[in-house]
Amino acid sequence: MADYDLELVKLRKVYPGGTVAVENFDLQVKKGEFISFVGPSGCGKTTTLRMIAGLESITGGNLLIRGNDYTHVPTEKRPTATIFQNYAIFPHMTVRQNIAFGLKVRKLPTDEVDRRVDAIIEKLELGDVAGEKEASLSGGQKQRLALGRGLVTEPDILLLDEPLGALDANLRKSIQEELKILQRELGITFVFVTHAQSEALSMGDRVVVMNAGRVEQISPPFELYTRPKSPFVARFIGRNKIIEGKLASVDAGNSVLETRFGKLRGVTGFDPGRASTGSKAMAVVPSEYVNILPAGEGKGKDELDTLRGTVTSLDRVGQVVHVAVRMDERLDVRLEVHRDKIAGTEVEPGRQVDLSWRHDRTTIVLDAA
Ligand SMILES: Nc1ncnc2c1ncn2[C@@H]1O[C@H](COP(=O)(O)OP(=O)(O)OP(=O)(O)O)[C@@H](O)[C@H]1O
Repeated sequence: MADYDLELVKLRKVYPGGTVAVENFDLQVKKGEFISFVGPSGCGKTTTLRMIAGLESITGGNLLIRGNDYTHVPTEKRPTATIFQNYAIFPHMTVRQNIAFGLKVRKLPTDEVDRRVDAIIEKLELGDVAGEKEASLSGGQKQRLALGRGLVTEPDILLLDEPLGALDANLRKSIQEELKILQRELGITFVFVTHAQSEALSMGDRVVVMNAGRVEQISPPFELYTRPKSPFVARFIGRNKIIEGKLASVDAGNSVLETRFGKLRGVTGFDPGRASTGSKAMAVVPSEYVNILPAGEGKGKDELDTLRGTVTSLDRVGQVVHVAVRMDERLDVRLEVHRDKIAGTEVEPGRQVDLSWRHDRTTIVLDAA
């Protein structure tokens, strides 16, 4: 029994024109894992998914499914199914015929086709529309039909390329939940491509962040959100406050950064062997961990790092208050705080305030530049 459902080993893709779309992509996926790929447009997410599906040739490296090498195996011989953003539903066929299609192509016996199609229709609650065609289906039903077409072939791995991109925001949310529940029930490995970070984080057991053809970080969502390992991830994921500086001390657990606001401490987010005192780095603090207090009230606790600034604007929206604080001409910090937290205090426009956070919430990230 192979340890992993899917292994990518130094996967590489160069398109005929010379574009290097994917470089040095390593990933190991356990059976039943939900993996999200996220990154800006053109970073290579779709190309990677298409290489796994066998829809795009692999220029270098290896692709293993359950321990077997599939690097150069054609798509129809791979134990994968792909769901595309446009669903690729046949408009002239009914829901039932659409689901059965992939099995008929594989020339399965009729009773086997019927049995599998019935089971999928029941599982995805498509019984009421089994005789309908695409034109009369809702967005959610089309999505489920597309899933049904993939699942009926009983793939080891389901590949989903922005499958919720065409849905409006409310439907998207509810289908995200349905999809996640279904995936857990089925125990099938999902690889899910999206450019929406909230979707990647809410659905994935682990998230792969890609940038310019390379993997930036592979982590579970909370770790990705709170412990970015690169400047790109710090800026792309979450709502981080970033302060640049130079390393004043480095060790495996914690580092100290010398910044224009003084020394800031944090958890070392890089291999300490790769850096030394004086290297460029940044302190990254998720906004959610930053507290705002009237000037002077934030000081004096050893576990806290504190910076002084001036409130430039304050907007109350229901229970939430949006506060903008100018630290200096290069850094404006925007925070959301609960109204009760600052009620009756001197946190008002024009006033000085202290922003403080526990230094173990900070990650010190090496600046590659
Ligand atoms: N068929 C192709 N021929 C040549 N270059 C291509 C081809 N398909 C994609 N590319 C290029 O490869 C790079 C990666 O593209 P890819 O579509 O994989 O990115 P993506 O992250 O999925 O982007 P998006 O979110 O916009 O779909 C881009 O520079 C793109 O222009």
